[in-house]
Order: sequence, then C-alpha cells, then structure tokens
Amino acid sequence: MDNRSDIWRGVDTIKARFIDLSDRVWGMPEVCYTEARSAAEHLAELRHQGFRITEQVAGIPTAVMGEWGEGGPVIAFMGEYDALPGLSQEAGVAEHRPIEAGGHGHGCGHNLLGSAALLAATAVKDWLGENKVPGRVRYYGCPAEEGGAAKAFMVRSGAFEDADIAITWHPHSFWEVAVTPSLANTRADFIFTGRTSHAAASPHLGRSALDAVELMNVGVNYMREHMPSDARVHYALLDTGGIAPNVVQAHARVRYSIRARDLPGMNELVERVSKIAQGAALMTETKVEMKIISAVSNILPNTPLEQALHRVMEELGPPHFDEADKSFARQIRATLSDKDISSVYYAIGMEPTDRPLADFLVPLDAKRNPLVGSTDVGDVSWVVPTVQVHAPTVAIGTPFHTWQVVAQGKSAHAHKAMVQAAKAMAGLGIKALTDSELIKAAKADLQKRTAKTPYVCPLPDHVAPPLDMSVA
Ligand SMILES: Nc1ccc(C(=O)N[C@@H](CCC(=O)O)C(=O)O)cc1
Repeated sequence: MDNRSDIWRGVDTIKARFIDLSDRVWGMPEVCYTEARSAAEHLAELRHQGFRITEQVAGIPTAVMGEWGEGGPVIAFMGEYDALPGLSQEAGVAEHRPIEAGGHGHGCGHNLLGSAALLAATAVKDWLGENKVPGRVRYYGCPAEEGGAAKAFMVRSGAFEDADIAITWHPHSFWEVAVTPSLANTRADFIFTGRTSHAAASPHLGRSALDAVELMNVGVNYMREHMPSDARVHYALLDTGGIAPNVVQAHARVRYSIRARDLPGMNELVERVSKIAQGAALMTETKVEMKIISAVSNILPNTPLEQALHRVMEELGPPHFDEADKSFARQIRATLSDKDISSVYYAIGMEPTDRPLADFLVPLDAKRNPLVGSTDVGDVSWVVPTVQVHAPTVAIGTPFHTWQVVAQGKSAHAHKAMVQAAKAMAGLGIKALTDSELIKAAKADLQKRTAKTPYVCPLPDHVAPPLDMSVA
C-alpha cells in the first residue's frame, strides 16, 4: 500500500491543471488580504475536485479550506497565494522589465507555493479514494503570509485544532528539507500626533510628529548594539506628515518589524522599542499610540517528520532540468552578484559551484549558516507537527523579494520544481496515512518541545486580522 510511485504517477496525471493555476495566479498578483481573485481560483479548484469547503476561515475573506475523506488521521497541506508590492515584472526575461510601474509581483513564488500544495492535497485525495483507506486530507489556502500572519489568526480561531500533521513547502534555490528555524516577528505601527503651526512665523507653537519619528528611529538604532545578534529590527515610514517643510508635521507614522529567536526574546524587544517611542514623544511633546498589526512565532522543528521527509526526497530525487532550463537559469545567474550566489551556498555550508540550478539533495545534517526571515508557518508548527520542503524554483543564488523571482515564476524550471515539491509532500502524506508510528512520533516530538514552553499566541486578544493593512 505504501507505494509512493503510485502517488507520484497520480501527481503527474493531474499536474497540468495546477501548473495553469499557478500561472494564472502569477498573472493576478494580489498583496496581503486583498487576494480575492487568487483565493477564488483556489476555491474553484477545490470545488472542481470535490472537496468539502469552508470559506472565510477565521473570518478572513481570502482564507479557504477544503477537506476530503472520512475517519483516520487528518493530513493538512498549506498553501499561500499573496504577492508583494512594487515587484511588477515580465516573465521569462533576464532583465528588469516591469509590466506596470508600481505594480505588484510574485516575488516570493507564492503562486507556485499555493498551487503545488493544492496539487499534493488533490493527489492524496485521489489516492485515498482509490485505496479506500480511512483518512482525511485538507488544503488550507492561507493569505497574507508577507506580514499579515494569517496562519497565526487561523491557529487562534482553532482551524488547525484537529489536524494530525501539517505539510507545506517554499520556493528556494535548493532541494532540501527546510530545517532552519525562522524568527518570531511582530509588526507594530507607532502613530505620533503633535501640533501644526507655521514653521517660520510660529515654530515655537508647533510640536513635530516627524521629529518624534526621527528621534525614535535614532533611539532604536542605538539599541541595536545592545540586542541579541540574531534579533532584527526594521522600519518603514508610512506617513511623514506631508511634503511642506513650512508646515510643522502634526502627524507621522512608522511601521516596525521586530524579530527575535523566540517569543520571550521578541516580547522583550517590543517592550524596549515601545519605551523608545515613549521617550521620543516625551522629548518632542507629542503623543504616541502603538498599534500591533500582526505577529508570528518562530518555527518549531519536528525531527521525525524531517527525517521521514528527507527519505521521501531521497527516493524521489531532485527535479530533472534540461538544457533549456539551465540556459535560462544561467541568464538569470548573470544578473546576480557573486555574493548573492556565495551567500546561499554559505547558508547550506557548501562552497559555490557553477551549477545554474540545484540538482542535488542537501544533506539533512549539512553544516548550515542560515540567515533567516519569518513566516506564519511558525504558529502552525507550535500546535501541529509541521514540516516543509524547499524546492529549486529559481537559479541558485536568486535573492527572494526581487524581480528575478517574478521573472522565473512561470518558467519551465519553476514548474518542474513545483511538481517535485508536490510529489515530496504527497509522498510524505501517504507515508503518514499508512504508518501510524510516524504521526505518533511526530506528536511526541512536538509535546517534548512544548512541555516546558507551551504555545502562547503572539497576537494580543484584541488584535483582529489586519484586513486593511495593504491600504497605506
Ligand atoms: N521560506 C521563506 C519564508 C518566508 C519568507 C519571508 O520573506 N517572509 C516574510 C514574512 C514575515 C512574517 O511573516 O512575519 C519576512 O520574513 O519578512 C521568505 C522565505
């Protein structure tokens, strides 16, 4: 029964629809919580495939869930479909060529991510139907990964409560099990209010909110020296109070992202940044309000799932890239710097090579030197044993959140990598459905890791999904 070549054949049989879905979503890039068309595409495919549908998961208009099967364990596949602002770019060219000035683009490959997760879920559904095995497969269509923390809100609403394991993947330079823990991350707006006045005739009557933002940023930049070296703090100015230097700016807003290795470390930094904001308000005689936008936890690894997934990926092998794939990847590579390339190899503990695309499996125990971001997969990993595939959708060294990712988003090599990711995920799904020991071991691992530090949702109770966060 545990014959993975059946499930892999199943993926091949149906893959064309999902490659089309990925390409369509690539062509309608929608940012955090505005993914109405992309979510509708995923919903339509779930309906077409006969899944039982839940819409508006956690009250989020662009979050969907489909389930199929009866009894048995619940295997959850998670997909994403949000894009990034400012990354509009033509596909299939190795030069920066925006389609629409200021337009959005799939710079993190979530068009591929969502479609391949849905492909894996559908192949497992077909396999369950053919083999008459008890078990349920779910596809969670998750919006707003790029800062919206949708999965953290979905976890808080109980959407993952009865899932036994969760499987997902991410586009990447390499073919590997994702074993790098991510950083906990809070996004908070600091909104300063002062008093306007004529900047020349009555400057003494004005109190500048923009001054407060500048002083806050200076204060935070002084804090950097005295924070853990793996913590991260960055900011974006959302409102500088206007363009007229002769009008004292009465309002200004800065959005902070505050990251650390774990939630206690992050909460400590959030508190320190908040104190600095209050200090800036005190210095400038302005008022400050702090508003948490969203927050995610760090990823909790799961050793049994990582080992099982590694074995599946070994058996499956990397995607087979042909000369045409390599040739386009080489053109993209020519737009990268040597540092772009050496730093991704450094992250997996390898010396750089000339390969344009990854055709090898990174060892599970590679001596990694990772530099990491954050993801809302983190919150799922604290409540359900979770594992992720990395599949080589881009030329080795391609930095994420760049036009180069968008340009490769509909390429033949990206399609091959997304299908291979789906095969790895579906293969692990079948393994879990046929080997009850795996789920047991995965749950024991999660229990052990959370015994002393149980999951605490990083979102304050009063914070609702920031559905309007993309409207600056
Ligand atoms: N395999 C990846 C997972 C996440 C990301 C990423 O860029 N995530 C955003 C999201 C941040 C968040 O969810 O808090 C970031 O780190 O800024 C990139 C690759």
